[in-house]
Amino acid sequence: MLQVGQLNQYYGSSHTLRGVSLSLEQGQCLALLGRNGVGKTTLLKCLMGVLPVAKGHVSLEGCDITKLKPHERAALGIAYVPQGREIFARLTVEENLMMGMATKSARKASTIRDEVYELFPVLKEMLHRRGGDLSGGQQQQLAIARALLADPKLIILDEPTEGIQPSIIKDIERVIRLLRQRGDIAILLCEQYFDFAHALADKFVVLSRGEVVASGSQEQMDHEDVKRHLAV
Ligand SMILES: Nc1ncnc2c1ncn2[C@@H]1O[C@H](COP(=O)(O)OP(=O)(O)OP(=O)(O)O)[C@@H](O)[C@H]1O
Repeated sequence: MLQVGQLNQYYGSSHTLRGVSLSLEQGQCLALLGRNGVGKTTLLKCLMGVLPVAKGHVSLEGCDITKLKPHERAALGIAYVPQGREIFARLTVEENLMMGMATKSARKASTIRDEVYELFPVLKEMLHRRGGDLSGGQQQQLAIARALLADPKLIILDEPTEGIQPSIIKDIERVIRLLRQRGDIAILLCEQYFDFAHALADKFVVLSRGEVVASGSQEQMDHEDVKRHLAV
């Protein structure tokens, strides 16, 4: 459903992505791995249309979206949970969630909302708290929940475990596993934490200095080889 072909991106004269290609099918989880600064976030921003690409193409369900704006990609079913979460700190949890449903009819929205409360019961308890008053882990859950409320075909998660306490990492892992089992959504999971990615991914791509240096199925995800690429 997602095809990325020979993507190149520059920040000024710095060549940040060098011919990156990958593909992802509905119901699959792809782990995008690599150490700090190799271009993972840049790639995700290019997929969401937040950054332009210099060369290459991105297609979703056979439709070329390379030149589309972020809101057009969102309307086609891509949801993006950025690194740092970017929730609205002054809005309540409920208002943050409603932002994710801006395009839904009231009836559909309430059904989706029930599903999200099942996935993240803690959010139901905190509906009237301000987003900025939640812990980092709860904010991450809120950001994922808000993205899911748009009912996406593809969800892009940029380092959801970064700075999060282990008990909430387990909750997030459980949610990603449930989404994968549902089979109607593709998951692009950017991670530095090998064990988390290994437990969830069907396939993986490792980036180093803007290039794909390893890729394959979960079974081919050789611990030592991949960890070598992740080690500082
Ligand atoms: N707006 C920008 N302008 C110029 N260079 C940038 C910009 N954003 C990122 N870079 C550089 O591009 C390279 C790739 O950055 P990117 O954030 O994509 O890496 P990353 O793999 O996501 O790392 P991290 O895990 O730290 O987020 C880095 O060298 C970074 O310093």
